[in-house]
Amino acid sequence: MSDALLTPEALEAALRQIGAERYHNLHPFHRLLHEGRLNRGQVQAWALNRYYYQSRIPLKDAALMSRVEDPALRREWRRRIEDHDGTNEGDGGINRWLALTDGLGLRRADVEAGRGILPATRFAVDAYVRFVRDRSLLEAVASSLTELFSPNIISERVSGMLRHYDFISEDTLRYFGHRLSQAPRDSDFALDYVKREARTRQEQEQVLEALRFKCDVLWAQLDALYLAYVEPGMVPPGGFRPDNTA
Ligand SMILES: O=C(O)c1cc(C(=O)O)c2c(n1)C(=O)C(=O)c1cc(C(=O)O)[nH]c1-2
Repeated sequence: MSDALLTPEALEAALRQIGAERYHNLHPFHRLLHEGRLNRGQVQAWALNRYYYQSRIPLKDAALMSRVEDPALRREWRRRIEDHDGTNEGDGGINRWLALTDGLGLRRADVEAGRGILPATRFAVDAYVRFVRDRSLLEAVASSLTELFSPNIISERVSGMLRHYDFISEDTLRYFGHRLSQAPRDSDFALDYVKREARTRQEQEQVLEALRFKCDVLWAQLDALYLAYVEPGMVPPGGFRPDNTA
């Protein structure tokens, strides 16, 4: 690594390159999910495990905010918590994710308790929360930058799942419609932030490393789903076992 500072444009290009090579749209489990090649039980396993990720996002955003001294940055970041928790009982992203798990026939109490989630889901997601809590604010903000790439995968997922699965409806997928406007707003802000605040080459490298780490967090969750529910079908002790594979 040279120690020459990258221009903000070169830093952005390097971030986008990481997404092009490592984002979870490339994972074989997502290919199967979006192309209609999973059965209902496998889709249930995905939605159940992914609920744990959703449920921890406000915790990691609160951990980030607890270290922010600038009211303007807190004002910006707290919207993320409102997006997930809603401002009233019954709205917000977590609730919309539960509409998906309800629609798939999972019991709400099991989903909310994380009953049957895979060990690797818990380890990967908890590692993300810890990373945001323990690393610098710059790295914490940078680790959210996977969202730069999420609108494409969400569009692909919604159209693919509606086309291929008769147990999926527009209503059960309404979580994703909201993300299509929230994610670009959030990631544009985070991208401007890291381009402005990474003032040395070392800090720029930390930003790039944070994004690689986050891609690994997402990828590891899908590896675990693939091993347990696709090939070789090795559900760990205590793991969710679909009773309907039709
Ligand atoms: O559906 C997806 O593929 C996807 C990806 C990501 C992401 O790239 O981290 C997020 C989400 N969804 C999402 O719904 C979400 O709320 C979210 C928050 C964050 C974050 O790191 O703060 N990423 C993501």
